[in-house]
Amino acid sequence: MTLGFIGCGNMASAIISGILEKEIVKKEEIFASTKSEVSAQKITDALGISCSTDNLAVAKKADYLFLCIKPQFCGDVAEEIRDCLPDGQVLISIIAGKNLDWLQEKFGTDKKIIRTMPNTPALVGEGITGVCPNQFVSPDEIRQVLTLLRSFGRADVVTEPILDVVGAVSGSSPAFVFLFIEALADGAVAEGMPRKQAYEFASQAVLGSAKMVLETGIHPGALKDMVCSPAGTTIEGVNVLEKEGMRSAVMDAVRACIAKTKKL
Ligand SMILES: NC(=O)C1=CN([C@@H]2O[C@H](COP(=O)(O)OP(=O)(O)OC[C@H]3O[C@@H](n4cnc5c(N)ncnc54)[C@H](OP(=O)(O)O)[C@@H]3O)[C@@H](O)[C@H]2O)C=CC1
Ligand SMILES: O=C(O)[C@@H]1CCC=N1
Repeated sequence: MTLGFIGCGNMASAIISGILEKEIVKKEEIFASTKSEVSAQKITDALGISCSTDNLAVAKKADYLFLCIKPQFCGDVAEEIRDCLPDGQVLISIIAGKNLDWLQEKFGTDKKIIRTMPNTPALVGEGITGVCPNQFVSPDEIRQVLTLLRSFGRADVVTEPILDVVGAVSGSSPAFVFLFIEALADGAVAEGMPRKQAYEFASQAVLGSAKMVLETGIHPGALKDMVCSPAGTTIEGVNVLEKEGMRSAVMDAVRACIAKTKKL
């Protein structure tokens, strides 16, 4: 099974690293392309895969071809490669906002296409990816792609409208979490904790809290209540966050991402 990546930046690199980590596919079976020679060399050096600026060469030899360019460049890439794509190849798009109708119009109305929405924690094998195949992708091919995606985290099939929601709630949300971790650490630093140690304590607290939600099945609100001792310290902090509108700010952030996705 050969994998091709058109575009190999933050997200594609995380995916490839996750796949290589689990040895699902050998380095020799992964081919990537970038816009610039400088980026191509960096990827070759960093990941040990073949990376060039030749989109056509990558597109021709990939059983599964990941489209990992930014939305605004996808039209040009489609023009460049659409006529040389091998029959039977499965296109896997990670591109936010470009729906199956748009992709089929650009790459071929009968092309096998799977829209996906991954996230950068794929880099450490803790990603989660939404998956939405078109009607031409076979059940076996869907299973194959799910196996691939699950080599670097979780993956689930969703409907196309929900894929835009996935783009926000798990695709973009790592940026929100990184902001939160930074702010937690800043609070600790303000009170005398060394910054490196503050990042470690804040990050592990977020990691552990997330694992509690995923592995206990207990509602996050109930887990929050388990921390808030009556007349204790935590509830004072929760009160500040509620007064400052943290929940509505986060909800609005998710919805702003989705609104922007629909305009891409
Ligand atoms: N970052 C994330 O967390 C997520 C991103 N995505 C989606 O992934 C896609 C890529 O995002 P991201 O990885 O962040 O972007 P980056 O800017 O990190 O990477 C973009 C890559 O595309 C390459 N590129 C640009 N133009 C061309 C071209 N014409 N032919 C070949 N390669 C080209 C760039 O090469 P060069 O470096 O030489 O310019 C670079 O390797 C986007 O569509 C985004 O919506 C989806 C989920 C999460
Ligand atoms: O910010 C973006 O457009 C991409 C899509 C989801 C995460 N990053």
